[in-house]
Amino acid sequence: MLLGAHRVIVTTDLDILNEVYIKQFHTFQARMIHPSVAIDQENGPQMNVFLGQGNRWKRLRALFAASLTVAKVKSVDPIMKRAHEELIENLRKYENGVINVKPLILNMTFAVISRSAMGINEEFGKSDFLQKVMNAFDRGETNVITERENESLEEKAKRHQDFLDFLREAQEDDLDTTNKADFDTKIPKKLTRDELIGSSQAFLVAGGETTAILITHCLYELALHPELEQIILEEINEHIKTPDDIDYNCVKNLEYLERVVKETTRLHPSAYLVTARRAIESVILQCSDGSSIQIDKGTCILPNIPVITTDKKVWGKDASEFNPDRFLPENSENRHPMAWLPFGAGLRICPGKTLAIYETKATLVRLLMEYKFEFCNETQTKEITKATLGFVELKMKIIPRKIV
Ligand code: HEM
Repeated sequence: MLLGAHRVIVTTDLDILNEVYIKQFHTFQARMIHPSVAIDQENGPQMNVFLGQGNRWKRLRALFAASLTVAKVKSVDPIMKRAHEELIENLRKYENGVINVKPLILNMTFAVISRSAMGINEEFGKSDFLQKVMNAFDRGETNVITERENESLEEKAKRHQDFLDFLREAQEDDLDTTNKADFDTKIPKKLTRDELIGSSQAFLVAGGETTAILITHCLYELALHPELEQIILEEINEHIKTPDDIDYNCVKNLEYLERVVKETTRLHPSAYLVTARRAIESVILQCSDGSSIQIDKGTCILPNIPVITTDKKVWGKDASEFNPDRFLPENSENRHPMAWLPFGAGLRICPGKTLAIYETKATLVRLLMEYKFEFCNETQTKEITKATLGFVELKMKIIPRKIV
């Protein structure tokens, strides 16, 4: 099929996908970029890890990933706690009533990502929040990066260190260039100022709405399956006594909740259009049935994720049912590695996966400790089709509970 200017092959063949994401990564390292983003993906000055390709991408990816290690994800805890408090404060006004949970959760994930990746201290839920955040990175002299550049060491030591600091530090650190052939020596090994802006914006654009959609879909599935919610409540009760205890280390222990989150991504894949990859040279791919297929340079391969994630041959006869235990290690070990791709796969897999799953789990813990979310007459299940798929709105009744 043709998608804009691109020739696209949409496939459910898991072996072809294994070739694209893993075995022939070099040929398929480039993304299918919307024609409106007409930029030079290797040499353009304004570039980010999502759009880049070739050596430029490798460098940006290494620096971006260095600011998202587990230790750095843990550092987001105080920012997330504050955003959770603000979310709960907003929900209190609607106790025992009906509320569209989607925009409130979006405000929360934007607050976390903009405060932690852009050093912005906007008030929770401002209607022009996103625009203001993007404007803060214009090339004027008063933007947040200039403020950081002019800050004294003493001032820096007094405030919380965030992802923007880590991205700036990644500029100062030497990259591991053990495999020198991987790096083009003509490209500077530190983030340029433009790239720093691009990387911070990538945090916001890639990490705000995606995580909000996942949290909303989890609330939806838990309202449909109160018996599973009960298992989660017991698990929370075992590991967490008060909201103050919610941090990376204790949330990591909530294994059932993690399976619920993974099962939610299976039945509600959201960002799958961005997984499409473009062949930078012609290549022959092996198919599952033993045949092969010629792919011409420029052709894109798009996995049909909604079909793959409900395929009975892959997931069993009950593929359409919500069953978190599919993700128990013993039930996952023989599954094809390309069967579950909510975060993509291979060297270009989503670098925010750990943060997204942690934030989703931590937010669910905070919300479920406080409230029961139920369907009501106003509940709608209409989804939108954009780059990401999520509810237009999700109206739910919120009932306070006296802890588990
Ligand atoms: C539930 C939340 C999220 C979902 C479902 C999601 C999904 C995805 C997917 C499907 C890709 C494409 C992967 C591929 O091509 O193989 C991707 C890439 C990316 N994601 Fe996420 N993502 C989420 C959250 C985040 C967060 C929180 C961040 C950052 C803080 C982030 C940053 C990125 C970046 C920078 C890329 C491009 C990576 C590259 O090209 O090397 N994402 N994401």
